[in-house]
Amino acid sequence: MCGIAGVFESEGASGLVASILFAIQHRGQESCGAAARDAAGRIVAHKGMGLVKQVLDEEVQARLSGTTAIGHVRYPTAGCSDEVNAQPHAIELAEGPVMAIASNGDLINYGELRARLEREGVVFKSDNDAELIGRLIALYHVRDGLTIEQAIARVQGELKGAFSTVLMYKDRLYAFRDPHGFRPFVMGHLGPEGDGEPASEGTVFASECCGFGIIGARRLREVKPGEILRLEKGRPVVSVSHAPLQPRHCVFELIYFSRPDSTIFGESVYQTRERIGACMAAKDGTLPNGDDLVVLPVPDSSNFIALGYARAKKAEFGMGLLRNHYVGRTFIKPTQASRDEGVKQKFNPLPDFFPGRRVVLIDDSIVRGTSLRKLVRMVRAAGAREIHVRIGSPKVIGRCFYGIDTPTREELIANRMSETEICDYLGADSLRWLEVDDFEGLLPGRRQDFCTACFDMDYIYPPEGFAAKTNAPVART
Ligand SMILES: O=P(O)(O)OC[C@H]1O[C@H](OP(=O)(O)OP(=O)(O)O)[C@H](O)[C@@H]1O
Ligand SMILES: NC(=O)CC[C@H](N)C(=O)O
Ligand code: SF4
Ligand SMILES: [Mg+2]
Repeated sequence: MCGIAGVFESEGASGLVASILFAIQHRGQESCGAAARDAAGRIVAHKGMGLVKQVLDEEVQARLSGTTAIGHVRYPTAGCSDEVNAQPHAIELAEGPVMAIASNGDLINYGELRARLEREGVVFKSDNDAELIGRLIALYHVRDGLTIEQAIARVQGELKGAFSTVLMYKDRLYAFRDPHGFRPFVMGHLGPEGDGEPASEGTVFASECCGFGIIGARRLREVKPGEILRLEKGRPVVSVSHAPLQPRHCVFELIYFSRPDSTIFGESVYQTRERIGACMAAKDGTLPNGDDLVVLPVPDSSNFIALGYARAKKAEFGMGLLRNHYVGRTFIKPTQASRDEGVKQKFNPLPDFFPGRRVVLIDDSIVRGTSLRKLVRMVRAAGAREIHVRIGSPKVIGRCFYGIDTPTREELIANRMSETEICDYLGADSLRWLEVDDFEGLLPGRRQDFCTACFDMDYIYPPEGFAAKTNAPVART
């Protein structure tokens, strides 16, 4: 996950960046930060562990003065969860602190590139991949005399993996994206509508366009896969280059990670989820409808999938589980004990809602099975007569190497148990997943543009030593 933001030449840029980051806080809750360019041309960064409201408070926003800023909310995938690895990274060149970078994604060839740079004498402050991208660009600029945009283009061709990136360099802002467009990335504008590419002034960037409404900006378009955009005062936004490869947009962003009010990869997130629900309902023709049937989401990430299911099935939609919003994502927590505790604290059943009812309990995914095992028990204890679990994604069988911190193959429940065993483990009466083939119908004419590797092991960039398409079962524990 992770979320990025950028604002070019607008009063109170760091405050605007903080507002965008607040709207995309769901993409990263461990640390966050912002960097802004002050009147003397120095780029100053501030980052810390915790949420946007705590780390980027008004005092920090006042200190990060200037009209151009970038920011980041982080779930770690490269480098541990500490302040040093938090983003953005300020990078000093001979002229001083004139560069800062923030990126969403993950690189397959981080280790190889880092070793190469270290051999050339480059010193790293963190173990984070965004710092590597920045230092590579700086090296090609300083050592090889490339312009910043030439350096970005070279780096764009050398990195393998996912990166949606904002880079401040002196009085300019650059936005660039990996050629496959794994992670979402949009451009918007604050100010009156015009034709074509807008003036650079007032241009804003975010991982998801749900970050624009909060600052009164309108969505213009995506940063295209493989594109480099340059923003310079007094000039329109320039698309410096555009070298796309076959798109590999992360389908899990549509299913789970992104906010329903965002449009990403040209698809409305909530409408896609409703279509997934309808697709699941169509497969459930033999599950009899009736007054005692209620369709229940595991809130909030499954709300629209359940809504789509209930509508298609013409069944009642019910919010029978309440969620405590102060407990964050649980599957990403580091230990099983903390994941168990998180799920316990997070949900509570509505009183007098379940007795005697047949429940279709919908979740977006099963990773280890922690959430649903607890929830099925909770719903059963609350009086449900039957519980039919439906999952709005195919079985998760592989790790993600492109910016989502999914566990190893051995930890994934779909690799450890058969369908019947998982159903028994959850304590459900029946269990069904979406299937990989369903993506054809859900993304008409665009199936090939999406990465589905964690569901089908079709990795475009597998890490070294990893056999792509290997579907061999892992050893049962
Ligand atoms: O099978 P598991 O290992 O439990 O993982 C799957 C769960 O993880 C996610 O929820 P999570 O609670 O992490 O976050 P959410 O609140 O965004 O749904 C997802 O929505 C599933 O509910
Ligand atoms: N999930 C992400 O996009 C994380 C970004 C980056 N790899 C980091 O660890 O900071
Ligand atoms: S492997 Fe899964 S989570 Fe990772 S980019 Fe592909 S679809 Fe998304
Ligand atoms: Mg969940």
